[in-house]
Amino acid sequence: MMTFFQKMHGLGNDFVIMDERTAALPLTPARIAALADRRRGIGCDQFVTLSAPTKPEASVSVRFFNPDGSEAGACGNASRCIASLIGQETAVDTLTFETRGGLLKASVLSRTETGGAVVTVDMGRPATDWQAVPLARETDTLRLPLQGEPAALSMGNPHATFFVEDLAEAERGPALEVDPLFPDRANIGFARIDAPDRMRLRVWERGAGFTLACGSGACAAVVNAARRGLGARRMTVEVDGGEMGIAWEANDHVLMTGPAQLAFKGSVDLEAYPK
Ligand SMILES: N[C@H](CCC[C@H](N)C(=O)O)C(=O)O
Repeated sequence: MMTFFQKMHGLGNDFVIMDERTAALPLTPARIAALADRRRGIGCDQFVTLSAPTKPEASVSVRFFNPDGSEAGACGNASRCIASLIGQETAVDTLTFETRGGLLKASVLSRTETGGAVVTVDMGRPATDWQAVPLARETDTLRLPLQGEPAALSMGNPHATFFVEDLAEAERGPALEVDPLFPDRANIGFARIDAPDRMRLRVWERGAGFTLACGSGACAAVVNAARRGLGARRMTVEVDGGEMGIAWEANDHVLMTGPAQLAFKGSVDLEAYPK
């Protein structure tokens, strides 16, 4: 039996989206990893499922899975894509959806005729306490005891941000992702501050590796820069795939604005993939 999917991306951070709102799909971590494989499957940075909301204010519940099958509590670029997709379905431009990291509110600011949109997502509040990140032991999350003294926080998923002059330092990402200080592993951001309102960012993502963009990573980097007095609370973040606008509001919520794009739709026989 064929299963419909939509392939979307936010600044080149790409997603396969499947809909379980009417019926659960036979998905397992192994099958998700096989579907996310760029040679043997459809290929994506994150695999996203939609299901019926459990909270009355939400229009949909969303889960995010990395190509290694692990689950993420947040995915900023995918959240913009989901807002665009559900907004198109329901002809509304503001909506709330449930994620493991909490309820997110989104607004579709504009749409193109070719499946594109510009979306703002309220990514909620950052959690800067060491247990929330989480870290393995009590630690000042403003300066972790690692070479380069990164700052760390959770946006619903764990992030460590290194402030660097040379982005070549991102080669440290793979080893840092699995550092024992991060019991759930971590997304590792490398940020170069180019102006008080502008940074260049590369992210080695937990369970996914380098991506062209990381929305929650951009949120984490702007909040961490402001916490360290290195940047303003409102910054343009330039990533490999383009630019996002991030604002850490006075109410502690982080707003992320950027594009969402439909790449293609398709269908796949899930039984052809290992369970
Ligand atoms: N690409 C996503 C981040 C995925 C995070 C995932 N790698 C994790 O395990 O937390 C974003 O735009 O926020």
